[in-house]
Amino acid sequence: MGTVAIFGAGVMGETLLSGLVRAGRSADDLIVTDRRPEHLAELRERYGVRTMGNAEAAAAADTLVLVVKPQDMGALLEEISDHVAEHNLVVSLAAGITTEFLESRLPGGSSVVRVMPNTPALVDQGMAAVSPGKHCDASHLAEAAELMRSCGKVVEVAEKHQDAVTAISGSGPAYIFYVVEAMIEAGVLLGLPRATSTELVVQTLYGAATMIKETKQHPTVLREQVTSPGGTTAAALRQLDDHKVRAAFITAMEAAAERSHQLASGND
Ligand SMILES: NC(=O)C1=CN([C@@H]2O[C@H](COP(=O)(O)OP(=O)(O)OC[C@H]3O[C@@H](n4cnc5c(N)ncnc54)[C@H](OP(=O)(O)O)[C@@H]3O)[C@@H](O)[C@H]2O)C=CC1
Ligand SMILES: O=C(O)[C@@H]1CCC=N1
Repeated sequence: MGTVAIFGAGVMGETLLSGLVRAGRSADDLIVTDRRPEHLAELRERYGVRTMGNAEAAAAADTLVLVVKPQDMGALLEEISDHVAEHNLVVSLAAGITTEFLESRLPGGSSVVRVMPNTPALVDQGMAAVSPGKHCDASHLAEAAELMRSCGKVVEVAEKHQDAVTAISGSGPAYIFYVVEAMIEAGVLLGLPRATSTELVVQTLYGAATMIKETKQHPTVLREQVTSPGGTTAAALRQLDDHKVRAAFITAMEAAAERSHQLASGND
């Protein structure tokens, strides 16, 4: 993989950077760029990595990882394009941005991989989906997968599915945090101390996620096991159905996929 340059050290860029460092990659092989010089100083201090301007970083790196917002991607590609050479692999983590968009703004024949990661990568529990561009061979895809495997799981998907992936695993952690917030507030409303409510909700989430993963049972079966006839869970689930929570989740995720599709142009 050689030298890896991360362009854009915001939430996702720094998450990947920290994962690469935890996975044992030498800081000497890591370059970071960002628009905020004070943030770059913090990153040098925290990780011992090199920081530089975009053009210089593109010229120095073997693998270029683009982690700016979709709306900033066109400008970044303009800055680095002249410095991208045939041996480089360009990996984009941006929602919506297609391999076609990237390839059309990079030198002809550039190897590009589109990735949709998520923030649980911060605790090595990330979920990333990778899709190859037109000029990628198996070794390029393997390299991008290895990069993302440093902080979680990796699957390959056809690029046409990346909007759906973004709606599920890319944005998904936010939906879970939203549900957790609501459950904690409900506990507080029912009179529990906030710390107790938080502990109960977090362990319940962790336990339920572990059950889904380890028992391999369908979620419907697991839900039915909790739902005693005439009991508390049935009373709660009826309210969720009455408030169309299932339909709201589906509509919300359709909106996320649609937004990902809109971002394909790289514009607001
Ligand atoms: N956050 C998430 O959960 C996920 C994010 N992504 C994708 O990751 C990308 C980044 O998202 P996120 O980390 O949340 O956003 P952030 O705004 O936190 O990070 C983007 C960073 O890139 C910097 N930047 C912008 N333009 C340039 C440039 N030309 N050169 C160098 N740095 C630049 C920004 O600086 P400034 O603040 O000054 O603009 C900012 O620090 C997006 O494309 C997003 O779709 C994908 C999956 C999950
Ligand atoms: O909200 C966003 O656009 C990014 C992409 C997926 C998660 N966060």
